Amino acid sequence: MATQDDLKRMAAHKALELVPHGEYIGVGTGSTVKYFIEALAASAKDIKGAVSTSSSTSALLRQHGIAEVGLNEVNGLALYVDGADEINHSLQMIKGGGGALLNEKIVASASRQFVCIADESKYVARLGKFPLPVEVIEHARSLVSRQLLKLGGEPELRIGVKTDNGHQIVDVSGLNLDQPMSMEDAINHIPGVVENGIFARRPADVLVLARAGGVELVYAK
Ligand SMILES: O=C(CO)[C@H](O)[C@H](O)COP(=O)(O)O
Repeated sequence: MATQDDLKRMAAHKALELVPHGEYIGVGTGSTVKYFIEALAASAKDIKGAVSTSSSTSALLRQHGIAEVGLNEVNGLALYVDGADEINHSLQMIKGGGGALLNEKIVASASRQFVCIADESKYVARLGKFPLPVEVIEHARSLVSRQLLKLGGEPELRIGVKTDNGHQIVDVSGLNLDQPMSMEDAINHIPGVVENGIFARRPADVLVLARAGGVELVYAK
Protein backbone atom coordinates (compact mmCIF):
# COMPACT_ATOMS: atom_id res chain seq x y z
CA MET A 1 0.00 0.00 0.00
CA ALA A 2 1.27 3.48 -0.87
CA THR A 3 2.38 5.50 2.15
CA GLN A 4 1.71 9.22 2.56
CA ASP A 5 5.33 9.85 1.54
CA ASP A 6 4.85 7.77 -1.63
CA LEU A 7 1.81 9.90 -2.48
CA LYS A 8 3.70 13.13 -1.84
CA ARG A 9 6.47 11.91 -4.14
CA MET A 10 3.95 10.97 -6.85
CA ALA A 11 2.32 14.42 -6.75
CA ALA A 12 5.71 16.12 -6.85
CA HIS A 13 6.82 14.12 -9.91
CA LYS A 14 3.58 14.78 -11.77
CA ALA A 15 3.93 18.54 -11.16
CA LEU A 16 7.10 18.52 -13.25
CA GLU A 17 4.90 18.22 -16.34
CA LEU A 18 3.52 21.70 -15.58
CA VAL A 19 6.92 23.38 -15.24
CA PRO A 20 7.75 25.50 -18.31
CA HIS A 21 11.22 25.57 -19.86
CA GLY A 22 13.28 28.73 -19.67
CA GLU A 23 11.32 30.53 -16.94
CA TYR A 24 11.79 31.56 -13.33
CA ILE A 25 9.62 29.63 -10.87
CA GLY A 26 8.74 29.96 -7.20
CA VAL A 27 9.31 27.06 -4.83
CA GLY A 28 7.43 26.58 -1.56
CA THR A 29 8.46 24.79 1.59
CA GLY A 30 7.84 21.39 3.17
CA SER A 31 8.29 17.67 2.67
CA THR A 32 6.22 17.49 -0.54
CA VAL A 33 8.25 20.36 -1.99
CA LYS A 34 11.44 18.51 -1.05
CA TYR A 35 10.35 15.70 -3.40
CA PHE A 36 9.58 18.30 -6.07
CA ILE A 37 13.08 19.83 -5.81
CA GLU A 38 14.64 16.37 -6.06
CA ALA A 39 12.53 15.55 -9.13
CA LEU A 40 13.27 18.92 -10.74
CA ALA A 41 17.02 18.47 -10.24
CA ALA A 42 16.91 15.00 -11.78
CA SER A 43 14.82 16.16 -14.75
CA ALA A 44 15.81 17.80 -18.02
CA LYS A 45 13.82 20.98 -17.24
CA ASP A 46 16.01 24.01 -17.91
CA ILE A 47 14.41 26.63 -15.66
CA LYS A 48 16.24 29.96 -15.42
CA GLY A 49 16.18 29.89 -11.63
CA ALA A 50 14.00 29.52 -8.55
CA VAL A 51 12.73 31.97 -5.96
CA SER A 52 12.83 30.30 -2.56
CA THR A 53 10.37 30.72 0.32
CA SER A 54 12.54 29.61 3.25
CA SER A 55 16.05 28.91 4.43
CA SER A 56 15.33 25.17 4.29
CA THR A 57 14.20 25.39 0.66
CA SER A 58 17.25 27.52 -0.20
CA ALA A 59 19.48 24.83 1.32
CA LEU A 60 17.75 22.13 -0.76
CA LEU A 61 18.07 24.20 -3.95
CA ARG A 62 21.80 24.66 -3.28
CA GLN A 63 22.24 20.98 -2.48
CA HIS A 64 20.65 20.04 -5.81
CA GLY A 65 22.47 22.65 -7.90
CA ILE A 66 19.37 24.68 -8.78
CA ALA A 67 20.12 28.39 -9.21
CA GLU A 68 18.35 30.61 -6.68
CA VAL A 69 17.24 34.09 -7.61
CA GLY A 70 15.80 36.85 -5.41
CA LEU A 71 12.22 37.99 -5.91
CA ASN A 72 13.49 41.55 -6.46
CA GLU A 73 15.54 40.35 -9.41
CA VAL A 74 12.65 39.00 -11.46
CA ASN A 75 9.60 40.54 -13.02
CA GLY A 76 7.03 38.04 -11.81
CA LEU A 77 7.11 34.26 -11.95
CA ALA A 78 5.58 31.85 -14.43
CA LEU A 79 4.73 29.24 -11.84
CA TYR A 80 4.69 28.60 -8.11
CA VAL A 81 4.81 25.07 -6.72
CA ASP A 82 3.98 24.38 -3.09
CA GLY A 83 2.25 21.95 -0.75
CA ALA A 84 -0.61 22.67 1.65
CA ASP A 85 -1.87 21.58 5.04
CA GLU A 86 -5.47 21.57 3.76
CA ILE A 87 -6.99 22.40 0.39
CA ASN A 88 -10.71 22.62 -0.35
CA HIS A 89 -12.68 22.11 -3.55
CA SER A 90 -12.29 25.80 -4.48
CA LEU A 91 -8.52 25.24 -4.11
CA GLN A 92 -8.37 27.60 -1.13
CA MET A 93 -5.82 26.43 1.39
CA ILE A 94 -4.50 26.46 4.90
CA LYS A 95 -0.72 26.72 4.80
CA GLY A 96 2.07 27.45 7.24
CA GLY A 97 2.48 24.13 9.01
CA GLY A 98 6.15 24.50 8.13
CA GLY A 99 6.19 28.11 9.28
CA ALA A 100 6.95 29.69 5.90
CA LEU A 101 3.50 31.17 5.23
CA LEU A 102 4.61 34.80 4.87
CA ASN A 103 7.20 34.17 2.16
CA GLU A 104 4.90 31.59 0.58
CA LYS A 105 2.09 34.12 0.27
CA ILE A 106 4.42 36.76 -1.15
CA VAL A 107 5.95 34.47 -3.77
CA ALA A 108 2.58 32.91 -4.64
CA SER A 109 1.17 36.39 -5.24
CA ALA A 110 4.00 37.10 -7.69
CA SER A 111 3.23 33.98 -9.74
CA ARG A 112 0.96 33.59 -12.74
CA GLN A 113 0.06 29.99 -11.86
CA PHE A 114 -0.06 28.31 -8.45
CA VAL A 115 0.36 24.54 -8.55
CA CYS A 116 -0.45 22.85 -5.25
CA ILE A 117 1.02 19.38 -4.76
CA ALA A 118 -0.68 17.21 -2.16
CA ASP A 119 -1.57 13.73 -1.07
CA GLU A 120 -5.25 12.93 -0.64
CA SER A 121 -5.25 13.49 3.15
CA LYS A 122 -4.96 17.24 2.47
CA TYR A 123 -8.02 17.47 0.18
CA VAL A 124 -11.03 18.43 2.32
CA ALA A 125 -14.61 19.58 1.86
CA ARG A 126 -14.24 22.20 4.63
CA LEU A 127 -11.14 24.02 5.79
CA GLY A 128 -10.42 24.29 9.49
CA LYS A 129 -9.51 20.99 11.04
CA PHE A 130 -5.83 21.89 10.72
CA PRO A 131 -5.03 24.69 13.22
CA LEU A 132 -4.51 27.95 11.36
CA PRO A 133 -0.95 29.32 11.58
CA VAL A 134 -0.82 33.07 12.23
CA GLU A 135 2.53 34.87 12.09
CA VAL A 136 2.73 37.62 14.70
CA ILE A 137 5.07 40.36 15.88
CA GLU A 138 6.45 38.99 19.15
CA HIS A 139 5.47 41.82 21.51
CA ALA A 140 1.91 41.87 20.11
CA ARG A 141 1.37 38.12 20.63
CA SER A 142 -0.99 38.40 23.64
CA LEU A 143 -2.93 41.27 22.12
CA VAL A 144 -3.39 39.35 18.87
CA SER A 145 -4.32 36.16 20.75
CA ARG A 146 -7.13 37.96 22.59
CA GLN A 147 -8.53 39.15 19.25
CA LEU A 148 -8.28 35.63 17.82
CA LEU A 149 -10.30 34.38 20.81
CA LYS A 150 -13.00 36.93 19.93
CA LEU A 151 -13.08 35.51 16.39
CA GLY A 152 -13.90 32.11 17.92
CA GLY A 153 -10.44 30.55 17.82
CA GLU A 154 -8.22 28.95 20.43
CA PRO A 155 -4.71 30.33 19.91
CA GLU A 156 -1.63 28.42 20.99
CA LEU A 157 1.92 29.71 20.67
CA ARG A 158 4.22 27.47 18.63
CA ILE A 159 6.86 27.14 21.33
CA GLY A 160 10.51 27.68 20.40
CA VAL A 161 9.75 28.67 16.81
CA LYS A 162 10.93 31.84 15.09
CA THR A 163 10.15 32.29 11.42
CA ASP A 164 12.82 33.15 8.84
CA ASN A 165 11.51 36.72 9.14
CA GLY A 166 12.03 36.78 12.92
CA HIS A 167 8.41 36.50 14.06
CA GLN A 168 6.44 34.05 16.21
CA ILE A 169 3.64 31.73 15.13
CA VAL A 170 0.33 31.22 16.90
CA ASP A 171 -1.64 28.13 15.80
CA VAL A 172 -5.38 28.71 16.06
CA SER A 173 -7.87 25.86 16.42
CA GLY A 174 -11.65 25.98 16.23
CA LEU A 175 -12.11 28.87 13.79
CA ASN A 176 -15.08 28.73 11.46
CA LEU A 177 -13.52 28.97 8.01
CA ASP A 178 -16.69 28.59 5.94
CA GLN A 179 -16.00 32.09 4.54
CA PRO A 180 -12.24 31.76 4.09
CA MET A 181 -11.72 35.10 2.35
CA SER A 182 -13.50 37.11 5.07
CA MET A 183 -11.56 35.32 7.78
CA GLU A 184 -8.27 35.83 5.92
CA ASP A 185 -9.00 39.57 5.78
CA ALA A 186 -10.33 39.82 9.36
CA ILE A 187 -7.24 38.20 10.85
CA ASN A 188 -4.86 40.27 8.74
CA HIS A 189 -6.56 43.43 10.01
CA ILE A 190 -5.58 42.72 13.63
CA PRO A 191 -2.64 45.01 14.49
CA GLY A 192 0.39 42.82 15.21
CA VAL A 193 -0.54 40.12 12.70
CA VAL A 194 2.07 39.83 9.98
CA GLU A 195 0.22 37.24 7.88
CA ASN A 196 -2.06 34.26 8.29
CA GLY A 197 -2.09 30.88 6.58
CA ILE A 198 -5.45 31.16 4.80
CA PHE A 199 -4.82 31.26 1.06
CA ALA A 200 -8.25 32.30 -0.18
CA ARG A 201 -7.37 35.55 -1.94
CA ARG A 202 -4.63 33.66 -3.76
CA PRO A 203 -5.97 30.09 -4.12
CA ALA A 204 -4.19 27.47 -6.19
CA ASP A 205 -4.95 27.31 -9.91
CA VAL A 206 -4.45 23.59 -10.10
CA LEU A 207 -4.10 20.84 -7.53
CA VAL A 208 -1.90 17.87 -8.32
CA LEU A 209 -3.62 15.32 -6.13
CA ALA A 210 -2.07 11.95 -5.40
CA ARG A 211 -4.38 9.14 -4.34
CA ALA A 212 -3.63 5.47 -3.91
CA GLY A 213 -5.17 4.86 -7.36
CA GLY A 214 -3.06 7.47 -9.18
CA VAL A 215 -2.45 11.18 -9.61
CA GLU A 216 -5.02 13.59 -11.04
CA LEU A 217 -5.10 17.28 -11.85
CA VAL A 218 -7.96 19.05 -10.08
CA TYR A 219 -9.15 22.51 -11.11
CA ALA A 220 -11.25 24.86 -8.96
CA LYS A 221 -15.00 24.10 -8.99
O1 LIG B 1 2.69 25.54 4.17
C1 LIG B 1 3.67 24.84 4.25
C2 LIG B 1 4.92 25.27 4.90
O2 LIG B 1 4.79 26.53 5.49
C3 LIG B 1 3.63 23.48 3.65
O3 LIG B 1 3.28 23.57 2.32
C4 LIG B 1 2.62 22.62 4.36
O4 LIG B 1 2.93 22.65 5.76
C5 LIG B 1 2.64 21.19 3.85
O5 LIG B 1 3.82 20.57 4.20
P1 LIG B 1 4.17 19.09 3.78
O6 LIG B 1 4.40 19.07 2.31
O7 LIG B 1 5.45 18.80 4.57
O8 LIG B 1 3.04 18.18 4.21
